[in-house]
Amino acid sequence: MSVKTSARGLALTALMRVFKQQSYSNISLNHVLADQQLTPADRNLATQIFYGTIQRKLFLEYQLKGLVRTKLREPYLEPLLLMSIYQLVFLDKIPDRAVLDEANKLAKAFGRPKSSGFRLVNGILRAFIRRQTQLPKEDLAKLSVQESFPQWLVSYFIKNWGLKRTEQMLASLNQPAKNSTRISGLAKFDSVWQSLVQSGFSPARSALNPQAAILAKGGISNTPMFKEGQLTIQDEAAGLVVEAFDFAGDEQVLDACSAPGGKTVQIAEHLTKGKVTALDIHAKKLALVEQNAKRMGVADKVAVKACDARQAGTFFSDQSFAKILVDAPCSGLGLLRRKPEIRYTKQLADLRNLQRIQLQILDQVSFLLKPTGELVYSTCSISVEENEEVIDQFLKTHADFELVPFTAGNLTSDSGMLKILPDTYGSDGFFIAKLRLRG
Ligand SMILES: C[S@@+](CC[C@H](N)C(=O)[O-])C[C@H]1O[C@@H](n2cnc3c(N)ncnc32)[C@H](O)[C@@H]1O
Repeated sequence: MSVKTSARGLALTALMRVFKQQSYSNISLNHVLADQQLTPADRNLATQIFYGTIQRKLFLEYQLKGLVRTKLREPYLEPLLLMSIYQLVFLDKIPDRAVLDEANKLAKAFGRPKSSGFRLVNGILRAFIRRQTQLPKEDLAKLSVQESFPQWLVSYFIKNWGLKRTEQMLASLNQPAKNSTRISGLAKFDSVWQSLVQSGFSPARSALNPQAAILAKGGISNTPMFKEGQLTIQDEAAGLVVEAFDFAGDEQVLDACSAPGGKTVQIAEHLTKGKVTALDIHAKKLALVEQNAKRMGVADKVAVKACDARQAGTFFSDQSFAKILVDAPCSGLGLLRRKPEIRYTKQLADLRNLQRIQLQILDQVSFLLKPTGELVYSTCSISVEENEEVIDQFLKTHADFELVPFTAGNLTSDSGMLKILPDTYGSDGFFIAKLRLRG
């Protein structure tokens, strides 16, 4: 194995893609690890260093302050320094000596010919070990650096949930995400559970979702159980959205923002004679919905259509559907544990811009619902702008709709709106609202 294809070499390559090319973290890591012959331990190490460095990026950059006195010209230098400081501070089992040696080898392998970058890396890391970690003095800046969340987001959390809950949420969001799966409603739950036990996944029950199995390790997508559609990868909170509907089984359902189809297949599992029409603005992504439907054995109940949901009225007549799901495009602020880079890319203004799109989608699909039909609105965001405010504004201009109480999995909402914060159950953060068109 060469230095570049070692666990740390692959983590560095993936980090360079995220930091310099702004690629998505999960896509970059999957791309870099694909076809590599790593042991499970090395794969875990590469994953841990990669996600940990992105998660703690603000903290790690702050540690470099005062230690770097020259421009870091070669593209590998900054990511290598950040991931090395990550290991020095957060991975207790790796001795400092090993981190320095590995950084030295990586600098030589990734540096230009005759580059002296390895000396620079060595000097900076040794200076960091002598000085140790530092934090700003002022409270807001300190919390922001300590938990590695931009100041606007820390202030936003404090404004909405107070300082104590914010501290709790930020710390929780820096923990690794769970390996959550949902057992298909068409499979025999107990027998899938037994297979999981026998294959060493040590499944655990979820506190909020009875269909979920939380696995002790990754790699489920390589198993026959997954390939045969007995279960799928889905967060335990995400798996509650579809359960907010009361299905008859023979109805026409619209999934207005469907790709990659996690909720489309779940809807289809509830249908007997009914069908679900899955829209997405990105035609390419609909192939994923079709693949998902095929794998989960529900392709005969799913029809896909590339379409901007804001123009759905040009393709479907009014009152075509008994149920409509709007799992809206959103900031993803509930996914900060699973997609750590979101915290650095989103801005406060995005929340208002997204609100406008979310309201336009709701407004346009509302004409397609039959009287007494159900409309479920959900996002994987916890912001007020994309959730409660959207529902309030929609109801102000659509007096024929009302919020209705619902039960989804082990949770009940009397108000018709449910927000799951990410530290309550250690799940993704989610918002679900259930509306009914009066008869
Ligand atoms: C939150 S994701 C949906 C996740 C999906 N429901 C699932 O559970 O797998 C939002 C989706 O909405 C799509 N989208 C964004 N704007 C849209 C629009 N105007 N009309 C339809 N789809 C849209 C995005 O391409 C994205 O696939």
